[in-house]
Amino acid sequence: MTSLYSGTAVVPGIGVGPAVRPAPRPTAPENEPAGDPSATTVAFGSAAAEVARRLRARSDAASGAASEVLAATAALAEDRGLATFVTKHAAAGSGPATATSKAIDELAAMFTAAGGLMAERVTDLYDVRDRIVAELLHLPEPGIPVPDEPVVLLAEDLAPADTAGLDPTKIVAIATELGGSTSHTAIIARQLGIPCVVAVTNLKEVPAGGRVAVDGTSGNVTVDPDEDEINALIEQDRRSRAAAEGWTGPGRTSDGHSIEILANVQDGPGARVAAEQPIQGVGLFRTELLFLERTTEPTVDEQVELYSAVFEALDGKKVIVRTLDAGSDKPLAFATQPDEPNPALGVRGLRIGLADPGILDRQLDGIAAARERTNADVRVMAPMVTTEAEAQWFAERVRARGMRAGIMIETPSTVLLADRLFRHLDFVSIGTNDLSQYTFAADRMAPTLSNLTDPWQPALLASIKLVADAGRRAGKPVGICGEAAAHPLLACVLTGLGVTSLSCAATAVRAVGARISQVTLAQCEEAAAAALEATDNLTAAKAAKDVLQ
Ligand SMILES: C=C(OP(=O)(O)O)C(=O)O
Ligand SMILES: [Mg+2]
Repeated sequence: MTSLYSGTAVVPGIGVGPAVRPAPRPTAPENEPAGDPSATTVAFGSAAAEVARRLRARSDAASGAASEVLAATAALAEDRGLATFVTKHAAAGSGPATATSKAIDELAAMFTAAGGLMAERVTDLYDVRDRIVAELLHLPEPGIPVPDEPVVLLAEDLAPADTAGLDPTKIVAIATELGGSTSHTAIIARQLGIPCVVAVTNLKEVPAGGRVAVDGTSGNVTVDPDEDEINALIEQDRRSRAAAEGWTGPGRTSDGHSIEILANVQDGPGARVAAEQPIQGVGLFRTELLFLERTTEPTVDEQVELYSAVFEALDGKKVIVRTLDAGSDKPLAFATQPDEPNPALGVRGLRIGLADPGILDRQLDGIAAARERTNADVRVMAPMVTTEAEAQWFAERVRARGMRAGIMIETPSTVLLADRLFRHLDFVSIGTNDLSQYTFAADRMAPTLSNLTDPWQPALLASIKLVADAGRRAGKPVGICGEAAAHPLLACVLTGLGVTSLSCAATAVRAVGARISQVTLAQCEEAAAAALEATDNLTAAKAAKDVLQ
């Protein structure tokens, strides 16, 4: 019998197939019998070799960062220090699974004490432990299975290591119980172009094996779906995908109103991938993501290299660089204040530059030098600004280096001050992920509050309209670079609210551009007016859909 679950739709598209769930993590048996020490060592050796072989095969089949993560994890399984510790515990009488667990605990303590990059590998060590213990106990490999046929992945939530190397031809849709529209799962699914619904209530009731349809446009997860209804949705999805594939830009409505379609990037390789899409430039270059693993501040020369790689990839198209948004969910060891009780409301973004202007100045020097080297069209914006004086202070520093200056609108205070901020700035870009968090007093990572941080909330749309109106009065651009810009239907509403550019993950660009090209500006404005009048996020999305379909 058909049953329906619903959650927050984050990556549009439909995926149907048998449901699979990640295999649970094993635990070493409590009273594992002591074995012959040399047999224990041999059993460990062959289990570790098998785990490494599988990880290496997946690494060979993957590419880029995913391939590197998997290869590094494979190397840990065959680490000589690990084998030495296992031999020691085997000699002291532990059985193979127990010796493995104890050895990993010891190694993890050493990694933690070393700090920095070593400490960050502790999660991978535990992942290796679980895989070896499962192999020793003849249990299924933990984590996401590698299926032979296309499947729908259901999970409580997905860890970064789980998602490295996910194959979109095998995992045709994802639904999770936790997560919100800006959570890690949503971002990875969007990058991979896998239809995805998060924060699905009661998803744990859905067993593995049954046929499940995940609709990343409506947020519905249907168990044993009606075949006719699903075929109609699949056909609609096929048409949307065909339209997206055929879209070549630039961004404009069917009656010729221009709206720039830009990409969000975080490094040179990502920028090269983005540049293959029909984008008009980069609307958000998240520089802090280059330095998440650094314990010390990168030198200006290092920064010049990294920024130049992005600028060169864009080959003359505009790039909006965001200065370090360190702190809160993106701590940087060399910039973030330690032990803040409430980091989302703490010293993050521009506040770090205000406390230590040297960090900001060195970054601006690096951006300016990379711009000079590559002759790119570079503009610079600051994250987490709250006052007019801060905006002015930042703009002066950017302009002193010959570049155009803007800020992100991520706090309610900047919405209220939008007209005055344009006195000092050349542009603004609305970060809907944080603007939702701060407008609704709701943690953007909290799955239980994802209805409040849903960008369809009318109060968020009203804030966007206030800023877009201020931009129109000042004759200056207002972009959106939060996850809201990646949703094709919402993108039409944002166009109707009067923003001038939309910047999203490169994989979402075509679907957004194609959807906007199918509607007139008047339809976008009507949909925006209907959504603004709605009483909550769900009715806003429905009202817009009724106008636009
Ligand atoms: C784009 C944004 O910035 P980030 O997601 O990096 O905080 C945002 O807040 O919307
Ligand atoms: Mg933000």
